[in-house]
Amino acid sequence: MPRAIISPSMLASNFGQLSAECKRMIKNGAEWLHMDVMDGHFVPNITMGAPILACVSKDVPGIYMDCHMMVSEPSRWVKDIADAGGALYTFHIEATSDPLSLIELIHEHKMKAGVAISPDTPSSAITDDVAELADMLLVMTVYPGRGGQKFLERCVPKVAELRARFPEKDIEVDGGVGPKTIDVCAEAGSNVIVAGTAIFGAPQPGEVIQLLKTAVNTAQAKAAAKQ
Ligand SMILES: O=C(CO)[C@H](O)[C@H](O)COP(=O)(O)O
Repeated sequence: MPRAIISPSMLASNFGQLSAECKRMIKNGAEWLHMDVMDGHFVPNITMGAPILACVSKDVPGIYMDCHMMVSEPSRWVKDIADAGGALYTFHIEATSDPLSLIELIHEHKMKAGVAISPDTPSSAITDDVAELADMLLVMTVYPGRGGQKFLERCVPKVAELRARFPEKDIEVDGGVGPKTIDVCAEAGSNVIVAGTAIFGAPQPGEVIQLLKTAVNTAQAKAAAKQ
């Protein structure tokens, strides 16, 4: 089973102190940091991109930035994000007609490649050849575009479908995930957990990070015992 990874969504952080916020999350037990890149086209919002990532990468050596590209032309930003220190480049399957070439391009730039699906996209949109070449699959549990939305439980069966097809793959959930919603995600088989509001809004973020991690480990132990 792939290991539990917690990736706090920087969308919920204080953007004015981004590097310090990343360091605070790492100190509190986060393995990855999740950077939401929005271009105002794929989603009706603009956030941050490569120039900001370059500053954070310089300030936080060894950081593993999980870049969620909510952009309409995902191939356009691969080089910039790689040069800025991105570790994982996740694009939306809805935004490309040639996911295989895009994954190859991401790998040529020495990053891991992730493939995301929005709430209305079925898991079958991630075909076997694409999933096998990709390093991670992301099931959105809110409509991409902003943080703090209500978790869409109807997206969870897609996690279970992907886990059944790909037992060893990293599967990430993102959107409205926190202490009240983690159990269904973990039991369905997700092991990479993105949470913004639930972590940054907590008085003790480290406790929430630990709770999310424990939920994944417990669900994995239960699944293993059943086999
Ligand atoms: O991708 C996103 C929005 O498009 C965010 O990562 C996501 O919504 C996380 O924030 P929260 O945990 O507050 O829902």
